[in-house]
Amino acid sequence: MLNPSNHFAWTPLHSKIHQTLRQRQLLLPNDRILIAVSGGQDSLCLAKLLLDLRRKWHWQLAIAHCDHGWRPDSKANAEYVAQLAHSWDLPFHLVTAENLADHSEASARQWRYQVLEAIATEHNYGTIVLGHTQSDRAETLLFNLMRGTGADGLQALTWQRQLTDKIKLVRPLLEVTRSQTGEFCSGAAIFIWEDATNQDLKYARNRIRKELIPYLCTHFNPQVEQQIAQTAELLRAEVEYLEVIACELLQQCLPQNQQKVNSNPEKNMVNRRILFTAPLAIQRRMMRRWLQKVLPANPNFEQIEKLIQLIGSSNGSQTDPFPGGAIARVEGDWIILDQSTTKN
Ligand SMILES: Nc1ncnc2c1ncn2[C@@H]1O[C@H](COP(=O)(O)OP(=O)(O)OP(=O)(O)O)[C@@H](O)[C@H]1O
Repeated sequence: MLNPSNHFAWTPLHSKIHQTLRQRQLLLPNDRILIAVSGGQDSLCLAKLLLDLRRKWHWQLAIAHCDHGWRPDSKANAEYVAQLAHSWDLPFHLVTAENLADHSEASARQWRYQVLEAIATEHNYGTIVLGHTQSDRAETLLFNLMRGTGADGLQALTWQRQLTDKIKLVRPLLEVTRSQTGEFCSGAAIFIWEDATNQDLKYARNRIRKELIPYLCTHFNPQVEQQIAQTAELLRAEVEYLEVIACELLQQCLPQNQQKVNSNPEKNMVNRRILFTAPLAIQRRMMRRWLQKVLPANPNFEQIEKLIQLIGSSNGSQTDPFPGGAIARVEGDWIILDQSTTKN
């Protein structure tokens, strides 16, 4: 079942990943890297590729597995990953969920990220790598598109992002398809732990993977996964650019960066005069950033739109309360969120 050998045949996928890592500067030589391994083909492929490339990059690698405890075979799954880590002579970290109340994919993911962050913090790994592929990226874009989203949701899975000041999340396989990871594992004689829930059509994501994408491939474009992933990649660069502009605009609008502030400068306030001429896309992003700083939860579309309305409203106009009770109002050039009812 296991492949005890550390000897390997260099494949085109090794070259591709080596190049991707270098060109995109996803990982650096000597990095301490925690590989999140579910036991499925994508993360196993990723782990083996990094293991094989380690000699060139001098990384310190470790494997983490999160056992949600949902499936009857979850303990055996965790033991398999542990055995594999052992056979590859890599440190292994296992966390088993006590009792995950909510069996949704979203809460499982949230729990996993918390667990991975905790392991990385405790053991000083600066990077966590995940096995998301081009296929996941296409599925995520479609999933988010159907739920309703902006360009941010459609960029679907970024190559890297900071999880904390000291830990970054990296996805090196975003240009690799699921069939490539499957072929790689079979070529390297790595047993894949099949997750039965991946077959369950009650999950929207599985329906996208098993029904929608094959349909689109047959009836529209056999390369549909690649094309959709490319769209995500284009949007990623655009989102990155717009976010930089929005961030700069927010800085300009804050009272500490204004020459004349008559009102109390400690208030949560932005100067709406500066916003008048900004494009709507930038206004929205700027307002979202501002709300993220002052509201207890991530703002939604309607909440952002309420603030956008105030940019051109008459003096004294106000919104109804935001979560946490804050109310935004217009006072001359300023839009003010009452500080007493928002988070610090
Ligand atoms: N239980 C888990 N423990 C550790 N890491 C996980 C676990 N589940 C998922 N991951 C990480 O998150 C990535 C994406 O997970 P997702 O559930 O979308 O795909 P997956 O079908 O589990 O992928 P894989 O083919 O690697 O199993 C995985 O490739 C892996 O790096």
